[in-house]
Amino acid sequence: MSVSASLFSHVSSVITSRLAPSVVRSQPASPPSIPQSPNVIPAPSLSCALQCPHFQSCSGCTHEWNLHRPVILDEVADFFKNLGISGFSFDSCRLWGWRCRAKLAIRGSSASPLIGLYQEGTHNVVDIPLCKAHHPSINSAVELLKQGITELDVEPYNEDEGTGELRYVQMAVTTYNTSIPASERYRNGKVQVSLVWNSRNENSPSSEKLNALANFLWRNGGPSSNIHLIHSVWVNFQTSTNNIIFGNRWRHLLGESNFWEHVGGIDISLAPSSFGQANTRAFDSLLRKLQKYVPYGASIADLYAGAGVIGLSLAATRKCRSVKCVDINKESKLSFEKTVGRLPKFVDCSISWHHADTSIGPLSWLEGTDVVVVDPPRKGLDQSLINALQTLESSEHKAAASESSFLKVKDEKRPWILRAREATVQIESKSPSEKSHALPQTLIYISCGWENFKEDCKSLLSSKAWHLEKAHAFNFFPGTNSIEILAVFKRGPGISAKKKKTGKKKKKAQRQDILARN
Ligand SMILES: C[S@@+](CC[C@H](N)C(=O)[O-])C[C@H]1O[C@@H](n2cnc3c(N)ncnc32)[C@H](O)[C@@H]1O
Repeated sequence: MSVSASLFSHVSSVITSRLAPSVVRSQPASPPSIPQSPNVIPAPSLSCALQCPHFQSCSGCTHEWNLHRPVILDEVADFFKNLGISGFSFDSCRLWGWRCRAKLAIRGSSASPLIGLYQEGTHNVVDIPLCKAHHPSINSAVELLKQGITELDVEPYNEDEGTGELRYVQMAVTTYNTSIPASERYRNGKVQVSLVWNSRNENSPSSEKLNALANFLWRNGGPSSNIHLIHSVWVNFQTSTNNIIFGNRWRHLLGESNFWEHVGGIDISLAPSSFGQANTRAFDSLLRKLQKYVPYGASIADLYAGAGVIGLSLAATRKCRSVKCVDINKESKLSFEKTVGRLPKFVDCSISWHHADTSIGPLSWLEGTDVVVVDPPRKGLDQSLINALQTLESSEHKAAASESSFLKVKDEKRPWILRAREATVQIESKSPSEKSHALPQTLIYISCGWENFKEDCKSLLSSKAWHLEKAHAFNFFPGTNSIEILAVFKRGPGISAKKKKTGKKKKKAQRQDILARN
């Protein structure tokens, strides 16, 4: 998949429906546990109801009641129960105001702008000023943007004609502010506003209006205003007539160019162009759970890594020996580098980020690692990666027979792949370490697409190359029927399969015994 294609698939799904990957944690009065019986339908309770005036007209939320317990949870719990998984847990996370990243379409007129999501199955934008999923700072920034559009006569985009100036806005909230008590940080989140402007670059005739709009936001929402809501203003230039939200040209206009957040025990940098989880709090919960499954000193491959947040969080909290991150979106590189620059001094780890397609020659990413973490888009794992994971054992034998055979093949016959594999960013550990050709014993699968996860999980288990050890779910998208899964697989067929084998052997022996006696 090309970089723009991957951007498109993510971005368009967010705009038309918000069942996209992201995470948040918020606690209702008492966190719900695993559903008891699928037949028991709890009475709708206002304490966990969406209560949003835009429900039904807006495509973002599909479920109004029981936000703490998405309907799909029953199926998820049953699936893992049938696989004999004990200790499955569900974290209901933050139920309202959880979305810290939103991409919104801008239509209508300058006198009456509409900023929101498309109505289901249409390209009619629904204005959602009181959205209950948005972090409250996003709604305030949208309100301010509308004022600016009207006051400065900015023309919203007209999709049919390809005319107008302002097409979309991305609002990303940072809750990183060490100058206020931790308990107040989330509430006081500041917004990085990225305006998607319908021109090729900053030299177009409409640039004056763009700058006037950015200045308006800064004057009325920046640090010298009464509300201090805006963290920074960016522009993305996009003139394409297709549905792709962002073009390739980004410019920082005002405020801090660096956007920091604190998740998984580390400070992370996120550029507006790189992938970022929408539900910051839920993502933090997931990372903290994930860390427990990674042994200290492990070597990690973080595939579908984005800006490497998962891998770098493990480097710091699990004192990893090495972490290599792989992502197809080159825009994430800069954020990765900045995050590395802020890792605690004690981190002594060989760290690399690779701009590459995981699906091409996936085995070489697995080589030399103890733990592989995968966090693919909703469509799930690439088939070539599933194949590589299913056949690790035979690869191991081959590698033992001729030292790192696949590396040799790659060197000799497929130099173009080798080039893609050279680290785009490489930070060496201070302690010398021997290159290992081991293959991973643990696979940690993070999924935002339940249906595709199920298929991938069945494929991995049917090969007997892996067994499932633990599973947890997180309410990353309250108000929808989406769920985020954290599944931990271990190499080999597992105890239950072995038990079955032993059981079969026993039966065979009993049969032979009976035959002998007769
Ligand atoms: C759900 S995001 C996860 C990002 C990251 N793990 C995080 O939590 O911030 C999926 C990522 O997969 C990347 N991606 C999609 N297809 C890919 C491929 N074939 N090879 C490598 N990366 C890919 C996307 O660019 C995106 O960053």
